[in-house]
Formats: sequence, C-alpha cells, structure tokens
Amino acid sequence: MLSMKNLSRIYRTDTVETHALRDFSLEVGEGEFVSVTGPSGSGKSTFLNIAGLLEEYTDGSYELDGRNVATLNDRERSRLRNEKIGFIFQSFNLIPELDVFDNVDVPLRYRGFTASERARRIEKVLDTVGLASRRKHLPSQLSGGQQQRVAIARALAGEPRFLLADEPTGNLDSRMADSVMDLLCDIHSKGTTIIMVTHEPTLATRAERNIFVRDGQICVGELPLELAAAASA
Ligand SMILES: Nc1ncnc2c1ncn2[C@@H]1O[C@H](COP(=O)(O)OP(=O)(O)OP(=O)(O)O)[C@@H](O)[C@H]1O
Repeated sequence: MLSMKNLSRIYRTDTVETHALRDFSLEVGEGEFVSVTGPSGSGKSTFLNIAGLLEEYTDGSYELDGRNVATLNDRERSRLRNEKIGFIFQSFNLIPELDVFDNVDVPLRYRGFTASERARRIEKVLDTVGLASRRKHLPSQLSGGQQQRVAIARALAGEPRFLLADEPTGNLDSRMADSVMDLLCDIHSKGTTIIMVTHEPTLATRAERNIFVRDGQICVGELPLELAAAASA
C-alpha cells in the first residue's frame, strides 16, 4: 500500500546540495508495523514527511494506496493526506487553549463530519487511549504521556489507514514511553499500518520490521549492534 522506488530528495541552497534521500526503495504492506532507525541526519524525518505527503521528493516514484503521488494536484494531495494518514510527532503539538475533546476535534472539523459523528468518534478514540475521564482537561493539566495519548487520539479520530510517528516517545521518560508503545502495538493489532521513526533500539524492536537508514539510503541486511542486542534481549 506504500511503494517508493528509487526515491531521492535533494535540498539545494546557494552553496550546498544535501542528498537527504538517495535511491530509496521501500514497500510497506497493509497492516505492517515498521520502525525506522539510523544516525542523526540520515534522512529518517525526510522519508516520513515524504511518506505523509508533507514534503515533495526530487526524483523516483511513490505510490500510496494505489495512487501515483506525482499525478496529484494540491487539493487531491491534501485530501489523501487528511483521509488516509494520521501523524504523531515528538512534540505533541496540542493547542494549549483547547481541552482534550476539542483538540481531538480539530482534524475532524476539517473533514466536515456532523457534530454527532465527531462526538461519537472522539468518545471512541479517547476510550481507546484511556483518557475518556480527562476530556475537559487542558493539555497543561496532563502528564507528558497523557498529552501524547491525546495526540494519538487526534491522529486516530479520522480512522486513518496509516499512522506515521516521528520519535513519538522522544519527550517521555521510559515508563511513559513504554505505555505509549503498548498503545501503538495495540492500535497496530487492530489493523492500522504504522511507520515509526525512533532513536530507541528497544522500542524499534517492538515493531515487526526494522529499517536502518544511513546517508539517505536503506542499509539492507545490516542490523546495527545495539539493535541486534535489543532484539536478542
Ligand atoms: N529544509 C532543509 N533544507 C536543507 N537541508 C535539510 C532540510 N531538512 C533536512 N535537511 C538535511 O537533510 C538531511 C536529512 O535530514 P533529516 O531531518 O531527514 O534526518 P534525520 O535522520 O531525521 O535526523 P534526526 O535523527 O537528527 O532527526 C540532513 O543532512 C539535514 O541537514
């Protein structure tokens, strides 16, 4: 359902050309849970942003859910992104003035659902992430782990096929990180396809498949030592 072939992404400034991705080919099937690791600056976020249609690529081909991304106009791209993809970021990106319920409501309003349909979906996802009793709390009244759960609820409320997570546990202590990972595994077991970028080898090995990226390329058949150690632990 996600197919990238020989993708490249070059950032150009007046003086420097950065090859953030080069010859990057990847297939992710329906229902997979893939983690992406690699050194800082290796291209992980660039890959995730292109996968999520937030960023353009320079060359190669990308098909998402059978659609050739290069043929889409801006409106079609936004629509595909809103309907099929949920995002989770390291910094939870909640709106501080809105309570939990209204934060989760934000993307649903864009989709044009009725108020009753939105309320049904919000109650359901808050239940999924274990925060139904906190619906009237502001983000500042929640722990970091709870805030990330709200962000996950917001990403799930539109019932996306794809969940893209960029360092979702990066701002959390290990106990909260584990509980967010438990939640992602649970969401995956119910059928959502997940791609997660992480620096944490122990978290990466909880996915079904790990991709290791170095210098903008996937390293095939190479498991870094720390990942191999975490996998056998
Ligand atoms: N907007 C941009 N303009 C120019 N260069 C960029 C831009 N965004 C990223 N890069 C460069 O592209 C390369 C890949 O960056 P990217 O953010 O994808 O790496 P990363 O693996 O996610 O890093 P980290 O683990 O530190 O978040 C880096 O060399 C970075 O400096």
